[in-house]
Amino acid sequence: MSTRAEGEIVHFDNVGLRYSTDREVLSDLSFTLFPGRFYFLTGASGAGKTSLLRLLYLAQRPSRGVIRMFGKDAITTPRSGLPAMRRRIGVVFQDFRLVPHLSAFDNIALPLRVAGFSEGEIAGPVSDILEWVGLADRRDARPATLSGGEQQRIAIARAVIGRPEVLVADEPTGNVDPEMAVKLLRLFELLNRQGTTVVVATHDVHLLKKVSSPLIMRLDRGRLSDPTGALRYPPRRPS
Ligand SMILES: Nc1ncnc2c1ncn2[C@@H]1O[C@H](COP(=O)(O)OP(=O)(O)OP(=O)(O)O)[C@@H](O)[C@H]1O
Repeated sequence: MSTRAEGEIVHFDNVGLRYSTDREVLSDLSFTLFPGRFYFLTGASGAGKTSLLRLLYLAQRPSRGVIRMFGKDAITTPRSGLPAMRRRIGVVFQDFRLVPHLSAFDNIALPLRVAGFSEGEIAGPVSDILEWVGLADRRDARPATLSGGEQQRIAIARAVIGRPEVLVADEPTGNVDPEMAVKLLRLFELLNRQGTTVVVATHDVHLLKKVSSPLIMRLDRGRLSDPTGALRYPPRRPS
């Protein structure tokens, strides 16, 4: 039986994380993320943003507390059940993590191939998104021959191509110029309007200003605050 509360997609209850035996890098995190919303995660360098995102995309288990994803207890789910949960989450890593021996096209196509789509089904969407991120002419390029900003755009395209239920992005505009940052933000918003819950960690205050009424989660030395009421926000009622 599902334990999912109405409308919730992620729920943290009193979560803490320590990497070694010393201090916790995240403490007492209790919040709910609702489907179809767009959250920003802010905080100074070292505040714990990447660590919180790693918990969200199930790369890291907490040291204490409860995490529920898609209505399932992510901590007691056996290892064999995690890949299926992870496939519902698109991730843009801070260091991109593109596969070095694959072309830009093949990096983006990877999630669709893993999900079993045919080459005929893959070609159109991958070409479209290459166009969107302005890299249609670099489709055959290997990551090492791309600039940092180009690699970042490929990483974003790969994360969104499968229209994940949740998109988690760690500083996704850190290597692009302001114009491209806004364009990528619009891509996230488009995905969000199509139903994806988005969590973007960013230092970039200019990016936040491009959004009307952003929902902000703020980390300060591993503790979360809620300057815009993002974490108390009621679920959107179906219209
Ligand atoms: N694998 C690890 N082992 C030990 N400590 C770690 C590890 N990863 C992060 N930390 C520590 O945890 C704290 C939070 O780091 P984290 O990378 O989550 O912060 P951040 O807010 O994402 O920082 P930045 O904006 O600089 O990327 C820091 O003190 C960091 O040194």
